[in-house]
Amino acid sequence: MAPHTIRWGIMATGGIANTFVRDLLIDPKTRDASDVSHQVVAVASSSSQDRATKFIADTGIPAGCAVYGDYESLVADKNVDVIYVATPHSHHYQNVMLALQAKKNVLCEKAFTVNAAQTKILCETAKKNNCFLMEAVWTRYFPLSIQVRRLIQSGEIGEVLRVVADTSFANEVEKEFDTANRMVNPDLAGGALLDLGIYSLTWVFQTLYHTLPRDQRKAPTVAAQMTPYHLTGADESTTILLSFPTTTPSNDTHPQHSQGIAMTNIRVASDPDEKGSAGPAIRIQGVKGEIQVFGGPAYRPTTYRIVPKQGHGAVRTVEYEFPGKGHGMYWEADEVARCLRDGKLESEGMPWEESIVIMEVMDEVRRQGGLMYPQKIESTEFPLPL
Ligand SMILES: NC(=O)C1=CN([C@@H]2O[C@H](COP(=O)(O)OP(=O)(O)OC[C@H]3O[C@@H](n4cnc5c(N)ncnc54)[C@H](OP(=O)(O)O)[C@@H]3O)[C@@H](O)[C@H]2O)C=CC1
Ligand SMILES: O=C1OC[C@@H](O)[C@H](O)[C@H]1O
Repeated sequence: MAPHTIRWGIMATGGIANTFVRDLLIDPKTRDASDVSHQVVAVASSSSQDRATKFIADTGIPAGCAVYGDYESLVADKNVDVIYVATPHSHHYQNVMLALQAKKNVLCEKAFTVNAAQTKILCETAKKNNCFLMEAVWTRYFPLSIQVRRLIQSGEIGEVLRVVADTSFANEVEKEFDTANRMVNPDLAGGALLDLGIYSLTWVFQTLYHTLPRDQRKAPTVAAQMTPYHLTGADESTTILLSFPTTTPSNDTHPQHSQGIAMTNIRVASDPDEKGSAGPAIRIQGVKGEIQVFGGPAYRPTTYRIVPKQGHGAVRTVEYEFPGKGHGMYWEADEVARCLRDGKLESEGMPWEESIVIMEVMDEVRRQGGLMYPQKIESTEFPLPL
């Protein structure tokens, strides 16, 4: 049977848009996907049409791709099935609304929005307009992540009571990021939490929350500390303690909560020598042993290791590759194609409800840490020029 082909429109021409498009152009057969395929049919840059033209040439998009110098023209293009939004966090709400109002399906980069109120409105708008919408948390669609979730669900390490996840880099912050850089610029919703902490939260949520049946998933309580970057006030370091109610019956002696510790920092690294010498960035700890995740930062893991409790078997290590020399973003793209083929508005792997709960956690972390972004990017007003 012919694969279901979807036609992508790319909104923005920055770093991750480039990486994503290169992955889209890799033959899906290299990753044993024969049911879906991808075409890039339009690219838009808000800076200039020339920039979009250059992006098309740089990424090797085949001839025939439409080129736009503004996002409005992209969302009006009738050839586009789905728009990939790759702008800074600050702009996601306005950009996704623009696309949804034009009745376009959307895959939007993480963090979904600046706050939970914005995410809720986007999901309501998608539903009302019968559009597919998904937060591009690509790590969830890695075969490694899917397998780790299956292992937890099958009881491989017993009841999971604690997950520790870190996504941190030892940047020379003052030297590497000027104050306008999106990593530290509050006007672009910069800071460690929204940019990198989301991956630590992803690991905590996909192991302690997503592995439960939907009707048993309960939002955690949150305690957090943030350290502001002295030049901009965006967070350079955030540590979050999450406590999830467990499903253990109340007459049982088992603990009633599982705990997640989600960390992020842009001055110290999870993996300083980039060889894994410091140990796993993610530890998923169950009563019968633990699963450790290594290799690449938490967002692009390559290896998991099962360490059973003493006397319960040998340590097992499983390594993964990136077929077709890709970055690993094609797996989420394939999920989008399958959802569109099947008429779904949201993906099971990253449901709207879970994106909202995670945004609510980040709102609470920022409330406790005292981090507010400028009013215009926290706003739910649309349209609002930024
Ligand atoms: N999944 C992943 O692995 C990664 C995800 N990301 C996420 O992707 C998004 C973009 O990050 P990244 O590509 O690194 O960022 P870049 O700064 O490289 O690119 C952002 C692009 O957004 C567009 N843009 C529109 N308005 C603005 C504005 N006011 N200021 C700056 N850029 C603007 C520009 O494109 P144009 O001029 O063409 O309109 C710009 O090139 C973020 O949400 C980030 O969290 C980032 C890195 C990795
Ligand atoms: O999502 C991301 O992954 C890679 C990081 O370098 C980047 O800052 C972040 O946005």
